[in-house]
Amino acid sequence: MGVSNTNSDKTQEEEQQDLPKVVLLRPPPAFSLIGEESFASNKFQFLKTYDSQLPLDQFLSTHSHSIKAILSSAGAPVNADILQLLPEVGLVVTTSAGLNHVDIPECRRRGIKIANAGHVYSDDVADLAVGLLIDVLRKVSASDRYVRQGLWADKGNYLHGSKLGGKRTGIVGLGNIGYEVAKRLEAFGCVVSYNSRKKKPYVSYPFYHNVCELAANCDALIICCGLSDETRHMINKPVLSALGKEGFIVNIGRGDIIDEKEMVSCLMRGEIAGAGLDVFENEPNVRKEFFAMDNVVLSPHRAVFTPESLKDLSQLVVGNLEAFLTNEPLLSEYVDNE
Ligand SMILES: O=CC(=O)O
Repeated sequence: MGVSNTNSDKTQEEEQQDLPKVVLLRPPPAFSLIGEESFASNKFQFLKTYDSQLPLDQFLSTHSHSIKAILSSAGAPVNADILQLLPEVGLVVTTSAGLNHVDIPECRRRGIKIANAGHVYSDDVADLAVGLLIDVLRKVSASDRYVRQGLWADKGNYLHGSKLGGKRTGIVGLGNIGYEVAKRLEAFGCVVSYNSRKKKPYVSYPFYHNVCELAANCDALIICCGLSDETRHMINKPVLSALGKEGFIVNIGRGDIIDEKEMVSCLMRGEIAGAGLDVFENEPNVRKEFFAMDNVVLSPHRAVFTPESLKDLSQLVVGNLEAFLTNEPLLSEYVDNE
């Protein structure tokens, strides 16, 4: 008598084979930081391109009919070439807040939804932005180096820093992260103003439509916007000149938002006072000129990485993928012109 192959007869491996596939183009940093198992689900299975010997296009073509979604991360491009190999994909989820590695117009053209890290990192990124500003103003890292090098005893106290309270701070990009930065700086007694694509009806901070005018009226600029064609090199020579020799800049957005070559020249010539940078144009390669600058604080693109937020991220990623596969609304769908 024939035995029907019911679900309960299937091995765990066979059941896994039947699950919809979510393709990974690169291991997201969060996997190694909090463990891949935090992203596991019984509703989908990961397919890892990097575990296969096959060239990427061959791997994607071989599995194209079972791949329903892509899980991406900052720096792992999801471009038209990849999307055209995956006709069944209906969702791109990225573990990052930024979406500059995703070809958004191509996703829209193909009716593919996009979900990002939503607001899970906003507090951590805002904390680091303020941390970098305090560090560069009060010379925390520079003083640390001074003490460690034994210079305190030899030469006396290190140069004094500059006071945070009362500083006129300009937020470039008043999205969720920018707003969290603004709230923190207000609490420190700073005067806050901002530039954004649009004036925000829910805040009373002065709005500058023009980033050069914002810089001219600020002691520090905090770059919090996303990277797009509009914002690439938005912080250029005229903006840096407007910020002036007493002015500081903090960047927790993306390196390419600042014209880095110009910033280096301005720092070398004393045309701006200092910088706190978590992001760079050519990561992980950082311009050597920065290494010799005591008025620059460097951080290796780590603003989002706390275990607490990554835990929240894993729930959000799994929630988005499961919602998509069960036709439920996404938890953090990216909507254009946010
Ligand atoms: O830079 C990190 C992110 O965009 O999440």
